[in-house]
Amino acid sequence: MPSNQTKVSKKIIGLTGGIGSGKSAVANMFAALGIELVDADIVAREVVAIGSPALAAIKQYFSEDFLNQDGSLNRSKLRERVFSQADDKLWLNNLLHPLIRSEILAQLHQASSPYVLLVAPLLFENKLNELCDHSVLVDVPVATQLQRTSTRDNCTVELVQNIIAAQMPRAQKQALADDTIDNSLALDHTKKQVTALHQKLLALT
Ligand SMILES: CC(C)(COP(=O)(O)OP(=O)(O)OC[C@H]1O[C@@H](n2cnc3c(N)ncnc32)[C@H](O)[C@@H]1O)[C@@H](O)C(=O)NCCC(=O)NCCS
Ligand SMILES: Nc1ncnc2c1ncn2[C@@H]1O[C@H](COP(=O)(O)OP(=O)(O)OP(=O)(O)O)[C@@H](O)[C@H]1O
Repeated sequence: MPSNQTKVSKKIIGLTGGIGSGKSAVANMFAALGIELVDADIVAREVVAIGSPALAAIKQYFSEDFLNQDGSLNRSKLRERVFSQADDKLWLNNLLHPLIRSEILAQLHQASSPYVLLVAPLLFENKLNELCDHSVLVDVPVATQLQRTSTRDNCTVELVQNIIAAQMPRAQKQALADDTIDNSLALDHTKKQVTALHQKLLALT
């Protein structure tokens, strides 16, 4: 079996949470503790890099209007489109998700810290949790997701609502996760939870 299809032997901890829940903020705290990260959002950018077959397929399906002048993907234009047109989102997901999964596996194989964190907004939706030994949810109320994301991305609350509607509901993720980090308060409150969870995860390895 090719190495990118085999289960990874080191402990994989899945870190998930809806858009704007604070996955990147929490992941950076684990990185500061020496834990290596594989980030599905970064992988999703790598698989559509200039010159990639996936970018050529997107250009053919959506038209060259969805590329920037330098030939890179116009992400905000594609985001507006796929989160208002369900069939186009399905097409994009079908193209990208197998590529993202395969690249995630390749990167997980290369990690060497005591455990590795797989940061993925769609961990449960795309069954990436099956690659993991343990899952952690970064949890905030939906109102906080809406407020933080629309401020960060300077986009409308309606667009963020559409993206949230395309993700698994909060209660379902709470039920599936092995551990939860509450990121609704100040970051120092979050940091204390990360420090305690890191000790627990080290004990699992
Ligand atoms: C539509 C795209 C081009 C918009 O790019 P943009 O730079 O604006 O957003 P970015 O990639 O940083 O994603 C931001 C957040 O949107 C949410 N999101 C992204 N894609 C999806 C999706 N297909 N379904 C539900 N939520 C999604 C996630 O919470 C993610 O963290 C991009 O999100 C994309 O290529 N999505 C398809 C790939 C995918 O599913 N990525 C998620 C990682 S598995
Ligand atoms: N505890 C907090 N208090 C205040 N602001 C926060 C907190 N945690 C994160 N933020 C801010 O909220 C926004 C969303 O956080 P972050 O980018 O880490 O979320 P994310 O889950 O990685 O988002 P995405 O799913 O879009 O990739 C950012 O602007 C971040 O600086």
